[in-house]
Order: sequence, then C-alpha cells, then structure tokens
Amino acid sequence: MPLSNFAPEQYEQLLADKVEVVQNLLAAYQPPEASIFPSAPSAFRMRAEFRLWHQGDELHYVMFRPGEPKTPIVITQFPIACEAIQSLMPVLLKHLQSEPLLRHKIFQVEFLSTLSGDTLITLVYHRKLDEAWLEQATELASQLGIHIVGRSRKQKLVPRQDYVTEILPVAGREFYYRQYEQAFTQPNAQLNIQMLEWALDATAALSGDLLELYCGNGNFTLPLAQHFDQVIATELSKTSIRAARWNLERNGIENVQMIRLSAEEVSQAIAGTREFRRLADLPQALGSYDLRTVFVDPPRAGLDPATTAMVAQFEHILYISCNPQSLADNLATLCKTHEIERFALFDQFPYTHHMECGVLLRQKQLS
Ligand SMILES: C[S@@+](CC[C@H](N)C(=O)[O-])C[C@H]1O[C@@H](n2cnc3c(N)ncnc32)[C@H](O)[C@@H]1O
Repeated sequence: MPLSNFAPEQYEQLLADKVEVVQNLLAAYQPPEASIFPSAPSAFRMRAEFRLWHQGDELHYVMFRPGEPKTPIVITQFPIACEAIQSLMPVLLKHLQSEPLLRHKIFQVEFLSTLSGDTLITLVYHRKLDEAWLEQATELASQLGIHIVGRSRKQKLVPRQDYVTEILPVAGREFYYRQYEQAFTQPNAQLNIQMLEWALDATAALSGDLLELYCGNGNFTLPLAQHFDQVIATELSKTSIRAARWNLERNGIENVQMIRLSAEEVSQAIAGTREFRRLADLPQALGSYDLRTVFVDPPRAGLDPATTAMVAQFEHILYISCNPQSLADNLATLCKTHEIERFALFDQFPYTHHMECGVLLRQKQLS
C-alpha cells in the first residue's frame, strides 16, 4: 500500500486531474462519455498494513517510501482507513506495547475490516509462535471484539477464524461475502458497491451464459449471476475459490460453477488444446454452454496475449481494470473486433495515480 498524500480539501481537483489523464490515455479507443464514481474523501480503506518499529520501550506503526527502506515514517493517524481501523490502531498498539508475549519480535500488522462491523488483524512475527501466544491472542481478540491471526515463517496460528464476513447491499439485495485474511478483496468497499451496481446495469440486457476469469471470492459473480442462465467462474487462488464456493452457498446462488483454473488454462480449455480434470465437475460439457459474454478483472498486468485472443471471440466483454495502462494495451487488440459501449471510472484509490476502470465492449458486426 503506497503512502498516500492525504489532502481532502483538494480531493475534487485531484480526481478531475486523474480523470483527464485516463481519458486522454484511452481516447484512441473512442469510448463513450465516462460515468465518474468519486470516493469518500476519507475513511474509505477497509485494509491497512504497517510495519512495527521497536524503539526502546516504545512501539510505532511505520511505513516506508519506495526505495527508502531505512527511513521509517511514523504513522500516528491514518485517515484514509475506515473508522473501525482508525479506532483500533491506538488500542492495539497499547496492548502490543504492554504485553511482552504479543510484542516480542513482532514486525508487521495487517488490518482487514468490513462495512458489516467484522474486523480481523494479522500479527506477523520473526519468531515461532507457541501455546502461550495463542492463549494471549485469544484473550485480546475477545476483549477487542475482533479476530486475530498470528503468522511467522511457515506458521499460521488461528485462535478462532481467519476470515471476516462482509455484507454488501447491491441494487436492493444484500450479499454475504467471506473474506479470508491475505486473500484479494477490493479495498474501498463503498466504491466496490458502486462497481457492482454499474456492472449489473451494464449487463442487464445481455443473455446466454457467462464466463468469468479472475473471479476472486465471487465479488462480482454473486450479483452478476442473476443476469445469465449459467455462469462458469474461474480463479487461480485456492483460498479465493474456497471463499467463493462458500459465498455461493451462503447466498443461495445455484447457476454458478466455480472452477480453479488460471486464465492461461481457461484459454487452453476453450481452444481445446488441453483437457482439464477440474472441468469434469461441470454438469455439462464446456462446449455445450452458450458462452456469449466474458467478464475479466485481471491483476495490474492486464490480460496476456493468449487470454486477450480468447476473450476477443466473445460477443460481449466486460472488463474491470485496476491499471489504465494495461487496459489501454489490451484495448489496442480488442478494439480491432469490438467497440466500447459503456465506460466508467471508479476512484478506488484517492490521492494516488491509480484508477479503476470499467468498460463494456460489443463485437462490431453486432452493432
Ligand atoms: C483484481 S483481483 C479481482 C478479484 C475479484 N474479481 C474481485 O472483484 O474481488 C484479480 C484476481 O485474479 C487472480 N489471479 C491472478 N493471476 C491469475 C491468473 N493467472 N489466472 C486467474 N486468476 C488470477 C487473483 O488471485 C485475484 O483474485
């Protein structure tokens, strides 16, 4: 997480500048006018991660600027974090400072919170954790009303549970999401709701079946499933697939198959160049699905060439991107066969140059 240049009084101008940069970058692909989704100017992050700095009897949260690993910046206020994290930070620090068992060789703390009020803290150590640590961490977790996980090299101790449960209201319905510590989740929950509602609106008129790549814990899968007959959702991370399967069941969604496949493997399966035992779990053969729409939400690097070529075969491509540059690179290929029908910019990461983009592409001969 980068150190942010928090300046709420400049928020609107900073967003306008960033919007202009992204619009210029993507102008060559002739998107329609962008829908802009601003963030709350403070208290928007549901995750925060700090190093801990031991200085005599004192302990501090610190961060480092890139390339300056020896110059810790002490963090006493972190106004971009949600209220729950902001109020826990000093309380936790006091406990860690005064309880030697919890403090000894701790070097990192990771906060994960939710709009539902569930919070988890991961404490990371340079030493092996034992029963005494477990006992004290369990007591602290119940005192603070949170979950705690302890980690050190090749060790993970879970006093009670290693996940939180988020509840998001999306277009009039509540969705329940299990979010495991250290697995991917969207950091700005309010903006995530806006992205989910935008994606729902963008796909409202589509039909047939949906193929999803990079589905994570099913963040988009759960609401989008209502617009399609069948959904095949795929993802690389075992932990995220575990969460996604639980989420499907908890939300009573029955038209989705979650398969652990990388994007590269999905391309091979669709092209028929390789067979996968994991696809035998599908209730029908892959080739018999009516896959007209593909949804992708890749990591920062965007789509690799094989995946780009594969998604270019679909009538509709819904693309959520956290990196306008890799989106632009992929659009250079995709806009040979498709045109952009919907375009949105979501300010998930205020005070940084990052911007989350959404585009819906439609095959040209269909227009
Ligand atoms: C930007 S996140 C999006 C996750 C989800 N759509 C969401 O909204 O929470 C990207 C996801 O891609 C997964 N991933 C990374 N590389 C992958 C690959 N090569 N194939 C499939 N999934 C991958 C990550 O585990 C992560 O869950």
